[in-house]
Amino acid sequence: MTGPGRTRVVLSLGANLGDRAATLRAALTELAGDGLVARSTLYETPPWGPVEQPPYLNAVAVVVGERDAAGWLARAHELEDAAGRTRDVRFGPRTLDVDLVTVTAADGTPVLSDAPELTLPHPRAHERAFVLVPWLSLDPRAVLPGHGPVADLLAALPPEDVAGVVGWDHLA
Ligand SMILES: Nc1ncnc2c1ncn2[C@@H]1O[C@H](COP(=O)(O)OP(=O)(O)OP(=O)(O)O)[C@@H](O)[C@H]1O
Ligand SMILES: Nc1nc2c(c(=O)[nH]1)N=C(CO)CN2
Repeated sequence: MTGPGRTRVVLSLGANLGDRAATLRAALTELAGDGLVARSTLYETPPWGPVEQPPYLNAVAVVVGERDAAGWLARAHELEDAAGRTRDVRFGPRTLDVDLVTVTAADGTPVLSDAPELTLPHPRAHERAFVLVPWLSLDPRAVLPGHGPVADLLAALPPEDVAGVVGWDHLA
């Protein structure tokens, strides 16, 4: 049997409970061991969605390694568990959220999935400034499969959504 080969995953990381920056930095340090090839700086972002909750810190990471999409999801859940994540309110506050934005197979094609346990590309990434701004910052030519260039997706979002995503590291 051959494995999946070297696949590439774009991860969105978010935290809005506890020491948000420490949690994100610990997760990014962990990902260095998985083949981290690029990461954004940290951004402070207003909470997206229906739940009233504190602001998030968000980041995007790109990792290349020998896992299939399910393997990357399992790794994301491990990182969430290590941060003491409990699973309760949908879209609600959390110590760490790690979402798979898109996975590229070893042959360069995007992995597509409609399964509820792993939908790829992530079904809400294209409308989330907290994903698109950090992603564009580390890859100006980034493309979200099925939706197009990240730069174009950002240009189509309400300007106030984009302006709400503020570089955070220099404030730390
Ligand atoms: N692309 C994906 N990345 C991460 N999880 C996914 C993805 N597609 C489906 N899921 C599933 O969604 C489940 C719920 O994830 P989670 O609790 O993080 O949702 P949420 O963060 O509230 O919403 P969102 O996914 O919109 O950020 C996960 O257990 C996972 O199986
Ligand atoms: N700004 C921001 N808002 C969110 C985030 C997130 O990571 N950043 N994650 C959520 C979980 O579903 C819900 N809302």
